[in-house]
Amino acid sequence: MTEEAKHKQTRSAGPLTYRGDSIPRTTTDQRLLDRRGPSDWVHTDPWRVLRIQSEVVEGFGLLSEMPSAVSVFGSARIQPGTPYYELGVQVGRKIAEAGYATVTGGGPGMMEAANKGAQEAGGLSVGLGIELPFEQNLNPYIDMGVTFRYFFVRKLMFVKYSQAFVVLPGGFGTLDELFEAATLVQTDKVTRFPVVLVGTEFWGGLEKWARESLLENGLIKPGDMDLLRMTDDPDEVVEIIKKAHLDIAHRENGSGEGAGPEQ
Ligand SMILES: C/C(=C\CNc1ncnc2c1ncn2[C@@H]1O[C@H](COP(=O)(O)O)[C@@H](O)[C@H]1O)CO
Repeated sequence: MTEEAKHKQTRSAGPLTYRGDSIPRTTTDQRLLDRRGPSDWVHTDPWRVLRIQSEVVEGFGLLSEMPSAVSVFGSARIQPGTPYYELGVQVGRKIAEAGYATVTGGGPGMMEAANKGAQEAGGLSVGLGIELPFEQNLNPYIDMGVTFRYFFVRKLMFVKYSQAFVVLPGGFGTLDELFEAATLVQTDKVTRFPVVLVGTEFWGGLEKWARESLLENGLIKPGDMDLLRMTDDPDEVVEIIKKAHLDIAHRENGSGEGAGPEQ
């Protein structure tokens, strides 16, 4: 082939057009079907992006038809039979009786307690599990469970598919979830979202520290403290959520219409 003819040759590959010497020797289909090379590419970032995307798509698909829901966070380590575990059961029960689905991280401890209360009260009990380096199954009180690979995708699901956060006593994981929720509300990223801390003795120290250190140093503004409500009473947890949803509905459409769970 003459140099001139070679330069006139063209190949389209999806949105790309190749000409002359740039034309690859093989087509995309040939590279897909013909060759079996090393598999390191499944551990590369472009591949991970696809996996993340599929996890988001799957999560949206599975959860988008869930009824109004409340996410409940709390320690993975608190044992059945303890007062905090019983408090978690009561909270799950009241959320279910109020007509909301109860969504937890699907693990043991306070997550299990809330799922147990919700299931025993006949509510929808949901677990958004997370793949961890050690073996772990979803707790046995879950009616609908999804296990995620990525913490941040799972967090998105909690926020997108629940209408309130309830935070029971817990450690780092729980604090992370609490402060993520507080930041989203503080920055108006979510606008219809009560956050309720359960356990005044447990959370009282944090509230005092926030007032004395954060507020007094001007690191948060006075109204920010009102974003977090605190109680010991499972009935009040639900009252706070229902009232917040009613207030939001009034703000948005001038009536209480659309507030609370679909019955
Ligand atoms: C440590 C143990 C199990 C861990 N299993 C978990 N399963 C599901 N979700 C979890 C788990 N651990 C943490 N989370 C999430 O963070 C919150 C609890 O964290 P904390 O540090 O225990 O407070 C919880 O709300 C979950 O969303 C032992 O069996």
